[in-house]
Amino acid sequence: MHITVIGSGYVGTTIAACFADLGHKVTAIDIDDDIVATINEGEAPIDEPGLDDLLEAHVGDRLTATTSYDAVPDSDVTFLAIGTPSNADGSIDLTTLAAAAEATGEALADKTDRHLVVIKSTITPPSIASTIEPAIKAGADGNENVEIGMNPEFLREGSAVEDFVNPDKLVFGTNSEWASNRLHDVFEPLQDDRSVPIVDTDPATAAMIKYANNAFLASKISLVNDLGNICKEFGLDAYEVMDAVGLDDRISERFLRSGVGWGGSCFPKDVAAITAAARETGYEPAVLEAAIDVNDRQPGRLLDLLTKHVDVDGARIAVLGLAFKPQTDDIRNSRAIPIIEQLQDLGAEIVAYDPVAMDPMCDRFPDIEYAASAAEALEGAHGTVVVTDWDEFATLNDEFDEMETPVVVDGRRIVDPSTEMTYEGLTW
Ligand SMILES: NC(=O)c1ccc[n+]([C@@H]2O[C@H](COP(=O)([O-])OP(=O)(O)OC[C@H]3O[C@@H](n4cnc5c(N)ncnc54)[C@H](O)[C@@H]3O)[C@@H](O)[C@H]2O)c1
Ligand SMILES: O=c1ccn([C@@H]2O[C@H](COP(=O)(O)OP(=O)(O)O[C@H]3O[C@H](CO)[C@@H](O)[C@H](O)[C@H]3O)[C@@H](O)[C@H]2O)c(=O)[nH]1
Repeated sequence: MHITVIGSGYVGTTIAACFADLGHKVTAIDIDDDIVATINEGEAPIDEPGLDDLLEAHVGDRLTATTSYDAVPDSDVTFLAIGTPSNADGSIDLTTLAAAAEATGEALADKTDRHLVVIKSTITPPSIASTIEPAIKAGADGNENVEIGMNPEFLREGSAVEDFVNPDKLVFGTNSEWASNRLHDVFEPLQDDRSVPIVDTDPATAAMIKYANNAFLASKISLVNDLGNICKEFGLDAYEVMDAVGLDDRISERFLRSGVGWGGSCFPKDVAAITAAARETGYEPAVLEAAIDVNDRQPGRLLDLLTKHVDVDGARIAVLGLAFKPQTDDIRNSRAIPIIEQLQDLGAEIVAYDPVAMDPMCDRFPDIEYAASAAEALEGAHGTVVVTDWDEFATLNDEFDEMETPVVVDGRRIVDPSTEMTYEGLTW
C-alpha cells in the first residue's frame, strides 16, 4: 500500500517510519525544508528512541520525504498529522490543520478512484463536520471520490515507536465499510500473531474517544496529586498509599505517580480544548476544570517547599530537568516553565540542566544559566528543584555535597535522599 503522511512532527514522523517498517511505501510531506532534508538523510527531526534506526533502515527505499503534495493522488490513503494547538482561551486552533486539509483536497481534485483522507490530529468532534471536512471538500472542488476518516493516535512521546508497535487499541472512525476496510488493510501487518482490539465507529465518536482518553488520564493524575497533597499535609507517603490503591484492578497501578503535574503537548491542550468545546454547548465540565486547577497549583506547592528552607531572593537555585517527561527533548507545557517563571519572580539566580532539552529551553529562557551536567548545576547552589524524572537523577549522590546548602525539593520522587541533605518530597 502507498501511504502519504502530511506533517512530519512527533506523530507524522513516527507513523511514517512505522508504516514503512510494516512494509508500506510511504511519502512523508511537510512544509518545512529542514525537516524534509533531515528525514531524507535518514535522521529523525525529533529526539525519540528507536526512530533514527527506523529512518536509517527505510529512507531512500520505502520512505521518502518531500515538501510537495504531488504524491497524494498516487497514494491509497492520506494521513493528516498536523498540530492542533490552543487558542488563548484554550479552544482548539484549527488554522494550520485546515490549510493542510485544503491543500490535500486540492491535490485530490482530479482523482478518479476513491481516496481516504484520515485525520490523525486530535480535534474536537464538532470540528470535523464544521471545519476539516469542508476544507478537504473545498480543496477537492467537491470531488465525491474523496472520503474522510478519523484515526486518533494514542502514542506517548519517549516511547512513541514502542507504543505504535504495541497499541492497546486501534480506533477507526469512518463513514463507510470501504473506508473502514482501508484502515483495516493499513494496520493489518501490525496484527501479526496478535489481535489488537479495533474499535470501528464514526469519525466524531472516534475523536471523542481520544479526548475522553486524555481527559481521564490527566484527571487521574490530578486526583492522585490532590490525594498526594493531602498525604503530605498528614505527614504520609502518597507513593505507599497509591501503590496499595493501584492493586485494585478497577484502578490499575499506571498513571498514579503524584508530583509536579502533567505537561507536554497533549494533556494540557486537549483538556483545555474539550473543556472549551463543552462550554460552547453551555455545559460546565466541573471535574475537568478542577483537574486543570490542581495541575496549575503543583509548581507553586513545589516552590513553597523550597522557600520553607531557602530565602530564594538572590539565591542560586538549580533546576534539574526541563523536558516535560524523560526520554524526550520536548518542552511544550513542561512544568519547568512555570517553575522557572515563578523562581524569576522570586528573584532567584537560576541554573538549569537537562540531558537533552536545554536547546529548546534556551530559546524560551535565554537569560538563565545552563550547566553541562547535573553536578555542575548543583555546585554552589543554595537549593535545587527536581522537575523531570530522568534516570540519571536517581544516581546523584556526592554531587549534592557540592551545594552551598543541600536543600533538595523533589517533584518526581527520583532522588535518593541522604542524611546530609534537607530533602522534601512534593507528596511524600
Ligand atoms: N505529540 C504527541 O505525542 C501526540 C500524540 C497523539 C496525538 N497527537 C496529535 O497529533 C497532532 C500532531 O501533533 P505533533 O506533536 O506531531 O505536531 P508537530 O507540531 O510536532 O508537527 C506538525 C508538523 O506539521 C507540519 N506542517 C504544518 N503545516 C503543514 C502543511 N500545510 N503541510 C505539511 N506539513 C505541515 C509542521 O511543519 C510540523 O512539522 C496534534 O493534533 C496532536 O494533538 C500528538
Ligand atoms: O503517573 C504519572 C504519569 C504521567 N505524568 C505526567 O503526565 C505528563 C504526560 O505524560 P505521558 O502521558 O507519559 O506522555 P505524553 O507523550 O504526553 O502522552 C499522552 O498524550 C498523548 C498525546 O495525546 C497520548 O497519545 C498518550 O496516550 C498520552 O499518555 C508528563 O508530564 C508526565 O510527567 C505524571 O505526572 N504522573
